[in-house]
Amino acid sequence: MTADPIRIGIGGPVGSGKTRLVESLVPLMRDRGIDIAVITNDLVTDEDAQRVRRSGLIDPERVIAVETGACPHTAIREDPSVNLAAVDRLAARYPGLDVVLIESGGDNLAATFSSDLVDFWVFVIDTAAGDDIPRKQGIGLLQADLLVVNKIDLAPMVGADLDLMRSDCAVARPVKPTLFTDLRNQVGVDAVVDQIISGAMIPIAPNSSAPNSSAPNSSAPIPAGTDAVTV
Ligand SMILES: Nc1nc2c(ncn2[C@@H]2O[C@H](COP(=O)(O)OP(=O)(O)OP(=O)(O)O)[C@@H](O)[C@H]2O)c(=O)[nH]1
Repeated sequence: MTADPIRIGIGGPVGSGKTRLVESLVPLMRDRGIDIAVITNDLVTDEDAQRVRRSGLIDPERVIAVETGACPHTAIREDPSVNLAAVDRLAARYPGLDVVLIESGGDNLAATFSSDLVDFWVFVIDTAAGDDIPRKQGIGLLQADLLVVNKIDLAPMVGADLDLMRSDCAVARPVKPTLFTDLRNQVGVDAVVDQIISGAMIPIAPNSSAPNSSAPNSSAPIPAGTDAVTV
């Protein structure tokens, strides 16, 4: 549909739910007629890419792994060239590609994406890491186009005060949106899709209910670590 795919970054601290968000977005965006591919960044493995490939949610060949080495944010901020090359490979391989989701390796609250790499980016934190995170106002939380506060199902178990998190997010991000999710049970994901589509201005085909070619081919073998590139 688009000439160049729109690039959506997904960053945030280790274990906050970035890969789970990718796994949630892929089928929902595809159901809206969006032709989609995924790039994952991991330190020294292609673990997240293999997980997304194995999920059965997307043609495994549409998932490229970038191994970033020591520092995850180098590959998404200082020198995103390897990720940009991966986007180019996907765009050449799939001429109708609309969107590439680029998942960062798990990092800290200061992680941000270069505007050379992404058109729109999402920062994912989770309630289990502490309800004071929004009050601490890390740069990723402040600057992301969309903040997702995940694992709201765990809030009662860890004593996290969701109302406090909501009000602290509103102070930290008076204009930019914040959404609360339980990705384990797919709570709040539709709102995230809506926000990404409108915020990143992703064009939607009028008749977009039918799955498109980014759907998995169940007969396709899962490539064993192919397409892994290293920064
Ligand atoms: N209870 C609960 N668990 C969740 C939720 N979202 C993700 N998880 C779990 O949290 C763990 C980490 O999720 P991931 O999606 O792997 O997190 P990540 O941010 O990609 O992690 P790294 O890639 O290691 O930085 C997994 O065991 C998920 O199943 C949620 O909303 N609720």
